[in-house]
Amino acid sequence: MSSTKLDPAKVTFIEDAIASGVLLFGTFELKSGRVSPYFFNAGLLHSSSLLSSTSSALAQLIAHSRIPEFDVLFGPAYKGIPLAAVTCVALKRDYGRECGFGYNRKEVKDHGEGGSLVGAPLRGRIVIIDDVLTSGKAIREAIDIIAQYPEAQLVGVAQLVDRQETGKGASGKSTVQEVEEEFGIPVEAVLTMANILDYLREKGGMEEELKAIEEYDKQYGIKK
Ligand SMILES: O=P(O)(O)OC[C@H]1O[C@H](OP(=O)(O)OP(=O)(O)O)[C@H](O)[C@@H]1O
Repeated sequence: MSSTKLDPAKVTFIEDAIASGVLLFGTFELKSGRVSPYFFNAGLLHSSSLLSSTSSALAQLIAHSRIPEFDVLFGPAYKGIPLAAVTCVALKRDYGRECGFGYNRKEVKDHGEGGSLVGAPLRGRIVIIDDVLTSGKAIREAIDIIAQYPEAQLVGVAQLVDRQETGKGASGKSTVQEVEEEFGIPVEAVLTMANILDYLREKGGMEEELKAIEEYDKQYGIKK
């Protein structure tokens, strides 16, 4: 077995995700029309232990990646909201780091406190947190919201999974690479397709799944 540089925390995260059906191997048709041999369903991160390991992994990512110091974690509705909340807690718990937590509503509220933003005001350095960037539509909407606040500056994006696939454009770049270049910010992920491949190679015993993902990567993967 060849040794990989895969972080033990990532191995734990992958194994928890497989055990809970969050990371699946098989045949899945994506929004892009591509037929993928694997699928990550963040909607299934709904137990105490999964939320706990997810928040630890995201906090570790933020603390040890290219994402700079920041003031507010912004979670776009809907799936970004719990991810931002639990990560805000984990940053304090694991790293003693204080930050604000905020999110948007998909529909503007016209009574009570009103408006479409909840939580920390969008002021200072902002990091967006979400499950995945696919076409980039959701992240661009979140970036547009932040741009409406003159005192807010987007400094990074954290996501759970980077599929490292080419986008629809002819550039051969992924959505992540396009967003990084266009906005001049780092977009980091807890897991990449390369990590999943490394894991399957190291673990062994899942040769069919490994072969299918290698083929998919050859066809749609970005240059790594
Ligand atoms: O890059 P994209 O093509 O926009 O796809 C990725 C987005 O799609 C999903 O959210 P969705 O907008 O479906 O809302 P949800 O969080 O309410 O599921 C997902 O949570 C990402 O935010």
